[in-house]
Amino acid sequence: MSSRQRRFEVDDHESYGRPARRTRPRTKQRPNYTDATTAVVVTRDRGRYTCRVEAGAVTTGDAGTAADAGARQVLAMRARTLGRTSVIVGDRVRLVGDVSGDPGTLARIVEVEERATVLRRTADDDDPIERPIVANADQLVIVTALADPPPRPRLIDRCLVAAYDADVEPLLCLTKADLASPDDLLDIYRPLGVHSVVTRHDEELGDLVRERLAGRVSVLVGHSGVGKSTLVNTLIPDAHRATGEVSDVTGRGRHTSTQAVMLPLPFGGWIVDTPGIRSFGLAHVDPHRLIGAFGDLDDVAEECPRGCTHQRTEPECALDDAVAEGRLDAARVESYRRLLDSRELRAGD
Ligand SMILES: Nc1nc2c(ncn2[C@@H]2O[C@H](COP(=O)(O)OP(=O)(O)OP(=O)(O)O)[C@@H](O)[C@H]2O)c(=O)[nH]1
Ligand SMILES: [Zn+2]
Repeated sequence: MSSRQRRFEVDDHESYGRPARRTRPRTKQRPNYTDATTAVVVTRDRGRYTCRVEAGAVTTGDAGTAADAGARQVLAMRARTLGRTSVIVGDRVRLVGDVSGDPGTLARIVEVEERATVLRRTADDDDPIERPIVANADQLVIVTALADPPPRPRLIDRCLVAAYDADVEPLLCLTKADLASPDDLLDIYRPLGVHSVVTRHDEELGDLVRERLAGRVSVLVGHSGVGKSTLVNTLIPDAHRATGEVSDVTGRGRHTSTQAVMLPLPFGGWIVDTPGIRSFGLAHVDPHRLIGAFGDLDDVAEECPRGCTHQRTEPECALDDAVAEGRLDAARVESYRRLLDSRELRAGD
């Protein structure tokens, strides 16, 4: 399948095969899609989707509207009527069939709600196709160790660009603060106004971490060994994410799974752990869209000549005038330009 076709497959929200209004009497052989239970896709594995039905999720049908009693996980497959619509972690879906979640049962996903946001996976040398990985995320948590492994600002920049491009708010999570000071890194990201939290495993998690995560869908991204699993286990004590398993000969680690998993937080909201995702392909990022994430720069850029990319090499970029006139902070413009440049680096840099 060409990448063009695949883009169509993942982006097409028009062809959901939304169920038509019922025009004939319903029979057992012809289930009606309005008789469905709402759920969230929390993980997928070879064509099987684990969906979480919340306590109080509404099931509508001929018998009226009923609220479910307790949260449960329901295994489901895609209904054939979904056609080419993709289903990814974070999708809000409607289920029919056996939605009891009992062992051995399999429900069907008949509808996928339009996605508010889509984060896409790295397009790298091994996998040139960008695939959507998480739907409806509000926040991208860029987990970076302050030491062991050392921080890689260029990688952070790439993640920031991916977040701004997807309209997902970034949060810098600096771990292992017992090993090194966060000050230098915080200085680098302060001009961009990126929110940050600092953690260390030998101290209680600060309230700020929970505050930033509560009630939102946060996707964790970070290289192996930065302390993601440690963080998830602290936030969700019964998550039991494998920690500290140093890579085997394949370099991938014994417990490394490539599937994103969405976990409910005990204080509300969700964490999406993405073990296989380390960075993002940025080839698709449009510089004119990126500046939209920085309102003050965007306002000034209206004075730029048509087609200005706002890079350092642009001779008449209004951002330079604004800095010279003291209307914009030079460090902020410089940081924004560094982000622009990071689009041209390889995904693994
Ligand atoms: N010194 C120090 N070590 C930490 C901290 N947090 C985690 N570690 C250690 O760092 C190692 C890696 O932590 P993990 O939580 O497994 O890291 P991960 O990002 O989940 O790594 P993968 O599972 O490979 O993706 C483990 O040995 C942890 O004990 C911290 O705050 N300080
Ligand atoms: Zn410009």
